[in-house]
Amino acid sequence: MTGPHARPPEGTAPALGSREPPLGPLVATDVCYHRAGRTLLDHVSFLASPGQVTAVTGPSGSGKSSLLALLGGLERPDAGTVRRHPPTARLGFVLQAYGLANLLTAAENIEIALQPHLAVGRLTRADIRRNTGDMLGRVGLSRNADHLVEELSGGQQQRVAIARALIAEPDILLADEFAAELDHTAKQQALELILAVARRGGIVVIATHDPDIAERCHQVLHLTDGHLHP
Ligand SMILES: Nc1ncnc2c1ncn2[C@@H]1O[C@H](COP(=O)(O)OP(=O)(O)OP(=O)(O)O)[C@@H](O)[C@H]1O
Repeated sequence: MTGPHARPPEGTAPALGSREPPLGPLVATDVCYHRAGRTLLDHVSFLASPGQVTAVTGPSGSGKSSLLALLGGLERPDAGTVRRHPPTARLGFVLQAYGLANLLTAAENIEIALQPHLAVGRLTRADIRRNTGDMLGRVGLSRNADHLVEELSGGQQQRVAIARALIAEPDILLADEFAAELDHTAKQQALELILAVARRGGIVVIATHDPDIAERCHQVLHLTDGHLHP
């Protein structure tokens, strides 16, 4: 199968169109972030290059989720800068709390991520159904396509969240504890899919407590009380 609706072999160019202009590094410079009178991130600087997977590790409450939120533009730094090149780079999020719509099915939650492509005529409804079915298979949820999210286990919901982030072929994927509720097999399966984003030239930043995941990353950064250590 060829064309924009084909299942792209892992590590090949994205099917939803190539990046123009090409993806540059994700750069945080001297980022400071304060909430409720506390400093959550203190002069954090780092660079993630296309093709690279970065793990951000650190104890609970050290600021990992806050950093991902800033990298993805969900929050703004109080000082310092976060630069994505180009600013239009496609972002994908796997949020710690999943952020799924409980009263929609697994498939419908994933399809949402492709709606912008329907709006501009890049994909048809049939393409979206096919791509979603394919992605459900990749995360091991083929039999759960029509289940409401509220009927799924925590691990199944986590896989829906991963599928939703991946299906839109993000240039920059920010994944927060994406394997927290996954068993060993599902974790390995999800990790391979996430690493494939970088193999296709994307940037991946993962917040994780899991040493198995960190050891597969190109760069491991440690956060302690909002301070970043290489
Ligand atoms: N909006 C907010 N207002 C006040 N405090 C906040 C806010 N968001 C996060 N915090 C606090 O900032 C600190 C860092 O939180 P964050 O979620 O970034 O840590 P984390 O390293 O991701 O933790 P975990 O591993 O438990 O997910 C925590 O002490 C948290 O309570």
